[in-house]
Amino acid sequence: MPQRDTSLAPAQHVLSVVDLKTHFFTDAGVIKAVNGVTLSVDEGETLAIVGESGSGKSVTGLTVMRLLGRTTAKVVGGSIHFRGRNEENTDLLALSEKAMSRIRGHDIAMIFQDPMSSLNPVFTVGDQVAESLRVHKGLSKRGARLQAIELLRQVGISEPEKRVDAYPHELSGGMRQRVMIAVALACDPRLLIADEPTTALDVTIQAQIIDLLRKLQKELRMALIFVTHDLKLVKQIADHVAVMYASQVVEEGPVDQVLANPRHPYTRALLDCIPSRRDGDGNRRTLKPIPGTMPNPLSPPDGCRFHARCAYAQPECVAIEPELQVVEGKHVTRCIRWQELAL
Ligand SMILES: Nc1ncnc2c1ncn2[C@@H]1O[C@H](COP(=O)(O)OP(=O)(O)OP(=O)(O)O)[C@@H](O)[C@H]1O
Ligand code: NI
Repeated sequence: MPQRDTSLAPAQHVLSVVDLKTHFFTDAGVIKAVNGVTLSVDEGETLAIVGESGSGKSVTGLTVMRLLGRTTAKVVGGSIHFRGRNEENTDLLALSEKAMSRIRGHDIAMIFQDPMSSLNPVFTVGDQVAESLRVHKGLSKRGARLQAIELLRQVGISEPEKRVDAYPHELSGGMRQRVMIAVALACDPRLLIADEPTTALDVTIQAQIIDLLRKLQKELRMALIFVTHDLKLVKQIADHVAVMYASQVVEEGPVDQVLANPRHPYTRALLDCIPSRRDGDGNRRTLKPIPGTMPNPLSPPDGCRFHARCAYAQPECVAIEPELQVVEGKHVTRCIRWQELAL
């Protein structure tokens, strides 16, 4: 039988989100938390989603996982497609809850900022990793325990033979986050969504966890979505970056291109918030917080969402809602002045 030639086939995305709209119908009004977001991530690739608090990063991840549950949240538009190991392309929004729960934690896993909220305090960490292995791989109790020890070793936990019997509260924050990563990896996911996994940790531990995620991602060829508000981490971990502002992606592209040549004033402003950034002359740029605040999610402004905080805004920025425009290749921006601005 002829082999299918995949070498010439265009890279198919592991996850493809198109024009996603997730809105919350609250008593106070409609919060359009995610409003027209398009993203994709390929095998072995890391996409960072970066933006200030409230920009819609977590709601994007939770919508993909379908973890918003029966709250006030509703997906009112767009599509989410996931390509599993059998190469089948699945429309996640069309799946039954039962089918989705098979995908969740099996093909797609998610880790959060606070591992204590995801780990169960009354079970040992070994039990929790082993449980994931038993459910997803059908291992025996003994086999799962042995593999749990190996996984704990793989995520950098020393003396895993002892730690396997520890309870979450007996471990440090960094160790707990490693356990969460082990639980996520126990089912060998094709896509891992990490939502600010290092925010609660001190800088040294944060760097270790970033290194670990990067190493595991390369070894396992996972697709990784890394949610953060910190552009420094984006440089360290990601291939692609999507900058979100007020429920939309305002700039996206390969990390090198976007960070070296930002074409949206908001990305420039985020870069100026990084303390150690140096300009071309090797001088330290002064740290500039972004003036103003995010628009009220209940009543976002007309035109460009960023215009009220933008030093370059003109009357047309208030009047016209900008579309994403191609800068070069895969680099896109939602600024109508991107060609003329020296950012
Ligand atoms: N359950 C909810 N009900 C109503 N509004 C919500 C709910 N969850 C989130 N929102 C709103 O949706 C918007 C996007 O929130 P989201 O949590 O995605 O932001 P974020 O970018 O992840 O921010 P952070 O960096 O603080 O985690 C915010 O305006 C938030 O208030
Ligand atoms: Ni968040």
